[in-house]
Amino acid sequence: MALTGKVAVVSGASRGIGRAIAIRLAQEGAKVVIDHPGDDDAALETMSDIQKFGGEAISVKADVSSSPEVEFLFRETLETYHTVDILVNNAGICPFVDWFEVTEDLWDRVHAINLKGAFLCSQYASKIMRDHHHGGRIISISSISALVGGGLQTHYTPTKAGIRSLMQSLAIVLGPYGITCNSILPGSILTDINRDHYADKKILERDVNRIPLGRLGTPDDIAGVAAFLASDDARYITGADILVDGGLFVNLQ
Ligand SMILES: NC(=O)C1=CN([C@@H]2O[C@H](COP(=O)(O)OP(=O)(O)OC[C@H]3O[C@@H](n4cnc5c(N)ncnc54)[C@H](OP(=O)(O)O)[C@@H]3O)[C@@H](O)[C@H]2O)C=CC1
Ligand SMILES: C[C@H](O)[C@@H]1OC(=O)[C@H](O)[C@@H]1O
Repeated sequence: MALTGKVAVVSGASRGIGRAIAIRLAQEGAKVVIDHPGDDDAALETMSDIQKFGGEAISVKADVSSSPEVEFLFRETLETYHTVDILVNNAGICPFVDWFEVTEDLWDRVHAINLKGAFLCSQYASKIMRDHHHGGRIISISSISALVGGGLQTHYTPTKAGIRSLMQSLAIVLGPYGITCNSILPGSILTDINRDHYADKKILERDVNRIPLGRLGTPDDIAGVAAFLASDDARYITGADILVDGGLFVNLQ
């Protein structure tokens, strides 16, 4: 198994893409820390999925937008598993809201969870990786939205562009410590984040018709790419981003 003996922290791993990544990393042999902000039942489901195949995981309740809670997340990780080899910045929210209805509070909340959360987790994790002298992997779930706009996502797309940019800058700073920093840019992946949005069959059909591979993505489509970036096969990749969108981005006409 590619990740045997490694310790991975996955933020927002109670549902969706984060859950799929946590399970996949555990299948590859990593000990996984399932971060979640409050939904114990969902986090326990991720953990029991991992335990079913003999994988190792703990769950830690921590809101990534809060520095004390992120400190707690990494303290618990160190207490149980003694180090961190892999961080996946996945936690994120995307309420679909008309531009004229975007409030300052909503703008701040989305930025605090999506972008500041990635900053806090990356800084805590990279200090541990630096001090333990074993290198590491930071993998951030950005989005196709780092490259293109979204009419109902004016408060969200800047956070995804920011995460991609953060990984590029961190690749420079952390390369000398053997820590790679990369982004995954998913296209449209069916999860709870957009379930209501895609309940509208017209919107669903419009979006699927724009995807050359003919379907929305699944969380597993992203999890395999995260496992690759975490593996030794990706040792010379840093500052990069991988678009995983079924061809959506290139389909102009
Ligand atoms: N689905 C898609 O089409 C795409 C998603 N992405 C990105 O992928 C990531 C995962 O999204 P997805 O799986 O679809 O969404 P989900 O809503 O299914 O899952 C989001 C996860 O993030 C957690 N979370 C929310 N707020 C916080 C917080 N403050 N601290 C820690 N964890 C938190 C949620 O926990 P809880 O369950 O307790 O709320 C949940 O586990 C996001 O960053 C999103 O922007 C990018 C491109 C496309
Ligand atoms: C939540 C959206 O469906 C999803 O999020 C993104 O980052 C992409 O823009 C997709 O639209």
